[in-house]
Amino acid sequence: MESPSSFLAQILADKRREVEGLRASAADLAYLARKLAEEAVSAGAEAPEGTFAFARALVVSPRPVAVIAEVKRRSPSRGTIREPWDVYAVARGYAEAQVDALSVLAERVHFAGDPLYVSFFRRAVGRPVLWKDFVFDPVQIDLARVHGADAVLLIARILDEATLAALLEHARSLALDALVEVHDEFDAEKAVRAGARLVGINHRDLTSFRVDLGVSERIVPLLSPGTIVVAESGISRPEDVARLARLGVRAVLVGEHFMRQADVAAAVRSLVGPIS
Ligand SMILES: O=P(O)(O)OC[C@@H](O)[C@@H](O)c1c[nH]c2ccccc12
Repeated sequence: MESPSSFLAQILADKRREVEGLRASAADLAYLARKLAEEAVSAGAEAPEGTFAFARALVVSPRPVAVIAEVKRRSPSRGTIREPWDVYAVARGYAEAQVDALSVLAERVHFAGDPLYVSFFRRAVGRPVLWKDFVFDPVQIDLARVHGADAVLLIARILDEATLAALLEHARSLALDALVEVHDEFDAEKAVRAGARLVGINHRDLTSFRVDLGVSERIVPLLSPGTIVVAESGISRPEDVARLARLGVRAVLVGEHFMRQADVAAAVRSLVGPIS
């Protein structure tokens, strides 16, 4: 296992190399992403509030708290999470449980994710998909769009405010939602100032790996009214979901708890209930 403090730096160093490798395709990616966005917009993709399909799925969910089910094979903090890697069965289970949306790891080296899983899960489950990666360059958002993602994750901790605002605008211009991930007061302030509509509160500290659901209690009151709030990481009990619901959280994002169970559909239903 990698040491927690170096893991973020290592991931970012690897990502920077990967992004350099994308430069050769950058013109094609930008062109295709723009064309796909034009198609989406003429099909009525944008809601009056300036959000798109991913955010809307959370808002209109018939569940008291919507569920974003994650596809994550391994992680730096937990090692291998699901073995055997029955990716088709996972898709069938999430479809059967009618999850509201998906979060799919696109990061290959540290999470054993793959951009291919994004397009596969989009089709197989038929729900909006969040592109889970470490994004700091617009070309990565173009790539997410071309792979069929509905939303991208933007981690406040690794972005300065101007970059965060520019990436938010780039996502919006491609008819994609952006989930801005925050972990502390500084991140929350950055997200608010950049005008984030959709904010994910990560209970896990990305440098120490410590998980604390109390982070949501501290951060929710700092967000602008009308923010769609997602609680992320370390959620495994119906009591956790009830506690987060009382704070006004609109959705929970759950990875490991679902990924560790053979029957992911049953795992979803016992955490957040069936759709009635
Ligand atoms: O597996 P968990 O504890 O339910 O957590 C899911 C999700 O929040 C976590 O995978 C995550 C949150 N932010 C991230 C950023 C990158 C990679 C992964 C993540």
